[in-house]
Amino acid sequence: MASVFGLFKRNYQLFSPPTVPKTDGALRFGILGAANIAPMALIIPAKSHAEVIVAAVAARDPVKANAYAKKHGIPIVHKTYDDLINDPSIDCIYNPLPNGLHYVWTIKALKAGKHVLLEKPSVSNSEEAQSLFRHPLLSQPNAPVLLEAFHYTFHPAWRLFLTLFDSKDVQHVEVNNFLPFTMFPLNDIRFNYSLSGGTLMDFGSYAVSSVRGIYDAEPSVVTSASYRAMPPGYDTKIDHGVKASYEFPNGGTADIAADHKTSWATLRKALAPNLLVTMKPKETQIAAGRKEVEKKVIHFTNYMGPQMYHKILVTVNTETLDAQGKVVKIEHSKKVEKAYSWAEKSEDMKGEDYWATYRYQLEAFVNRVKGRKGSGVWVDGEDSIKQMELIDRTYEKLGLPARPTSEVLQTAA
Ligand SMILES: NC(=O)C1=CN([C@@H]2O[C@H](COP(=O)(O)OP(=O)(O)OC[C@H]3O[C@@H](n4cnc5c(N)ncnc54)[C@H](OP(=O)(O)O)[C@@H]3O)[C@@H](O)[C@H]2O)C=CC1
Ligand SMILES: O=C1OC[C@@H](O)[C@H](O)[C@H]1O
Repeated sequence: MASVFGLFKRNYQLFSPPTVPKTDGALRFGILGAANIAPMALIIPAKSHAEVIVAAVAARDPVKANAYAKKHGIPIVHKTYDDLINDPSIDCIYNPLPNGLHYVWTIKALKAGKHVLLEKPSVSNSEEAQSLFRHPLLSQPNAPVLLEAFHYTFHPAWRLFLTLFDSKDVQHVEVNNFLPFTMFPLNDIRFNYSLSGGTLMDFGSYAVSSVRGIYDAEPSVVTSASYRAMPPGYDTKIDHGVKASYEFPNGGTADIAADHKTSWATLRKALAPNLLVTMKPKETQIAAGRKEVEKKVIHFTNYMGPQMYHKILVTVNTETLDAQGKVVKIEHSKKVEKAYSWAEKSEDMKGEDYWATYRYQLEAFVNRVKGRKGSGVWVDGEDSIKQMELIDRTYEKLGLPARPTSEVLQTAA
């Protein structure tokens, strides 16, 4: 009963968190575009953060910009993205533009001296990623902070999950990121090649990021990849559904799948993006030539949105074999792990059960800007480059072109 109450309370507070007064020196954020994701990823999380003020928004259509600002209580509306970026009262830019516009507007914001919280996937391809994350602006003294917003990785549930196994002993990973219904129309930015769309760039980017995180390594081989194209008449360079398999340097493998059009047959899987980690069998010699073989499997339900609900199920089967290799005993154990906030809270490790992945991410971003240690969780620029390199390699295996490089970078080259 208590856990049902906790579920409702947490999910209510996720969307209506307690609002706190802002401190002197709070960071003033500006949003590029009246984006659908911004309320979830920034505007709501900012309500419970004393050091974040959502101060401005810019949208291409002033009517839309004003309506958005009014709805979300944003005091300043700029006519253009450039005006927002050059507003001296703004400290940080949140960039939730379509993927294909991430590079150009992030570079502009960094040049204007703003810190940037950049939606995932960071940019269109590895060429842009190298140019952005290795930009000289980022290695200067007092360089602005730049973060690719892989929000799930900041949540305590993901950090707990990573402590449950040793990366080098992982044998196989399976990640399924499905949507139960066709939520996005076929003309959505997600399915537009010139805006660097594609399911691998969308849901698939979480799958790619999570397997890289689990192995703490880059795949040696993209073993196979396949995709379901868009219906006739739509962009032929877009993967509406995608599957890929990888092999990692420790010999382990991974299968990822992401789809924007899920059939009823996969609805059960679709209800919560699922992740399964199988560990290599672990042999331990015990007395009189006998040995124990431990087989461990970890199943993480809803790793992308753990704030709503999640379950990390650790199953261990231990077989005892005699000297002839005959199984003489089998033991099973099951343990469910969950973490909505840090096990031990402190000044550095702040969090509440209702904090979303985005709220933990915002905490880390502000800590970084303020030069504080915080939880230590971060997505490093080199990591973001490797992420885009693997996305490019996967598109190559799919027989599709990498997402297009911005003209501004092509011209500079
Ligand atoms: N972290 C997360 O959980 C999620 C992240 N995302 C990421 O956020 C980004 C935006 O996604 P989402 O909010 O769903 O997108 P939207 O469809 O809401 O588009 C975002 C904004 O892009 C602007 N835009 C600029 N140029 C164009 C153009 N040529 N065509 C269409 N829109 C344009 C629009 O701004 P204007 O208002 O000025 O017209 C729009 O408000 C993507 O990178 C996506 O991957 C998306 C969903 C979830
Ligand atoms: O980042 C994302 O997460 C949620 C999905 O609905 C969305 O397509 C994707 O961009």
